[in-house]
Amino acid sequence: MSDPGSDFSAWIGRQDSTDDDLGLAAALAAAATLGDGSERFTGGSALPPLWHWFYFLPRVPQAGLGVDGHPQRGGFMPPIPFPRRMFAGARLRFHSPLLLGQPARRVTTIRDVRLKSGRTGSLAFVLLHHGYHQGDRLCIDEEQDIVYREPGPALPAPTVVDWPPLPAAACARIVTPDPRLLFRFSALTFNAHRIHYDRPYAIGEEGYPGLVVHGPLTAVLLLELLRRQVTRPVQEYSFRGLAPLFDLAPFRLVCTPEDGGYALAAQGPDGTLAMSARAVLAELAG
Ligand SMILES: C/C(=C\C(=O)SCCNC(=O)CCNC(=O)[C@H](O)C(C)(C)COP(=O)(O)OP(=O)(O)OC[C@H]1O[C@@H](n2cnc3c(N)ncnc32)[C@H](O)[C@@H]1OP(=O)(O)O)C(=O)O
Repeated sequence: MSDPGSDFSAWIGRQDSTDDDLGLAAALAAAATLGDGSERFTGGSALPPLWHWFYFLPRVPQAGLGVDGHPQRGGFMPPIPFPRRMFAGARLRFHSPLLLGQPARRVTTIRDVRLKSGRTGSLAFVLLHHGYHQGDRLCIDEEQDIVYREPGPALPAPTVVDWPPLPAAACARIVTPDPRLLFRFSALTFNAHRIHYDRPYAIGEEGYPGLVVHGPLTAVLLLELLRRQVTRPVQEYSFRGLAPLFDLAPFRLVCTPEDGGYALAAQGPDGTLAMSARAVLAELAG
């Protein structure tokens, strides 16, 4: 494994907090990006699961951005020297919905920094915990895996194949990840990571064959597919990004009921499993 040459233990336990008044504008913009925009929100509406990602945005000034467009490392995030950052996965528990138009706070803690050796090379994982609070309620517990990867060979563009037939009882959606969708998602999350909108950078500097689909976009589209079919609220959601998706060809989202929950998957145009996820719904009281 390449040695990133530093001990990052001093970063473990670091905390940061961000306040937000959960205004309506971001929810309406998200509804237009993720669906047909017909969903109505007013003050006091429950924020759909995962839509908290459109709030608590990073307020780093322009001068504080690194070359990749993320806040420079060595501030809150450890100064890991591997250049290629990816959102690798997350695990969430929804205790009670965040309500629009009411002040809320996100408290972020770095829980771990761990070096691993993967099939694609050396990986440095940062495990973040986010607690989302409104009044005296803990509304959402979330763990995120952020990975930093050493430089590596350029990835080829995927070869398009036919997807396998859907399992019985599954539902699916095909998504065309064009630059307009990626731009809107970057804007919703105030994420300046250049792999999502700057094609020469994504190809020339990070070795991808096209613009990279945000992991959180795939994760939220998967959960939207489920949310639009069920009435019970989502209680748990976890996902792992296994292979990147690009703006080069459509990908398929599949949602299949399974024991006690739902299995969700994003299948790349080449048939690879790009994201695997699982959701559990809350029991209704009474
Ligand atoms: C937003 C945002 C950025 C983005 O949205 S980037 C686009 C979304 N993310 C992706 O597309 C990631 C897709 N995944 C991959 O490319 C690969 O899975 C990854 C993360 C590069 C790892 O691949 P490897 O083949 O090198 O890894 P291995 O399968 O050999 O596993 C090695 C160890 O790492 C652990 N691990 C692997 N994947 C994950 C994961 N997704 N989450 C957590 N841990 C993972 C694996 O368990 C192995 O650990 P051991 O302890 O068993 O050694 C933004 O930047 O904000």
